Amino acid sequence: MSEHSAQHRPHVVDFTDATLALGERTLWQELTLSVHAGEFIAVLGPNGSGKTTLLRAILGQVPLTSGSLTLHGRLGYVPQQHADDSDSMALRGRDLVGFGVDGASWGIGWRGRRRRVRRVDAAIAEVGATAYADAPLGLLSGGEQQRLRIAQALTNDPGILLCDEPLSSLDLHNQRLVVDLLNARRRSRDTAILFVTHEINPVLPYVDRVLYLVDGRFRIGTVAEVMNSATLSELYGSHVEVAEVAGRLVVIGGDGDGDHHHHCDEQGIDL
Ligand SMILES: Nc1ncnc2c1ncn2[C@@H]1O[C@H](COP(=O)(O)OP(=O)(O)OP(=O)(O)O)[C@@H](O)[C@H]1O
Repeated sequence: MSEHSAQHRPHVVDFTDATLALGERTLWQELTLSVHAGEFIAVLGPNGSGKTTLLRAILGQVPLTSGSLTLHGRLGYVPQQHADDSDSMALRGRDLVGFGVDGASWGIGWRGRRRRVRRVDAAIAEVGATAYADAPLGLLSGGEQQRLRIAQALTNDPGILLCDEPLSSLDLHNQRLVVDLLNARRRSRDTAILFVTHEINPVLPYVDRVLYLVDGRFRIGTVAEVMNSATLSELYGSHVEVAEVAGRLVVIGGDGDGDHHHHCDEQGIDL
């Protein structure tokens, strides 16, 4: 983080004593968090801990149970990738990106359409997808599709990008491309990034802070503050071991969340 010196930057999102309960379950309680412009926050936690719901709360799709959430600026959203997204042969990459542009704000008629096309072209160029933007989505690789999804989120010129597991189903090469792309955007435009992920290692060099959710509890802090055995053991309420292996974090343990940690283990040693 350091060079970003986030504390002095404007806020893009403020949670104050925010609690979200769905039915009987409290996903998080009394969350106070200000996301600063240009900040990269990784949102971690086992399955069902409320990571996606946190993004949905920011998007205004789920109301808080109590507390407040204030947005300052526009949102960009890169949703979780679904296997059947790639079915489409009728939809071109360019069409997908165009969905991100709110037609009404560009006016109608030729001039409005031209501005809209320029906006879409600029977003496609920003993610390096110009060469394949006119191909049917169904013919594109997962990595290419993911870059177009990011382009869609950028058409709105967001102050914060909400990314829901944008690396899942990408190989290591494409993971790097996508992470570099997001990082370049925050460097060039001070766009904050809230990055939901099961696997911190691909983004580890860029993460300013971690928000770790477990079973209604959470910790917020730098990687060093949160990703250590003492803090995660306390958060999980069971023994968790965090080890650094060749610059990567390996998390072992965690209450009944074998998948998550198995995944971390795998990724921890395959590089
Ligand atoms: N509208 C809803 N009504 C009731 N329960 C819901 C609703 N939306 C989500 N949930 C539940 O809230 C919990 C948190 O879901 P969420 O998708 O936010 O978790 P997550 O941390 O993103 O999980 P994963 O890592 O599996 O994607 C889950 O148990 C889910 O079933």
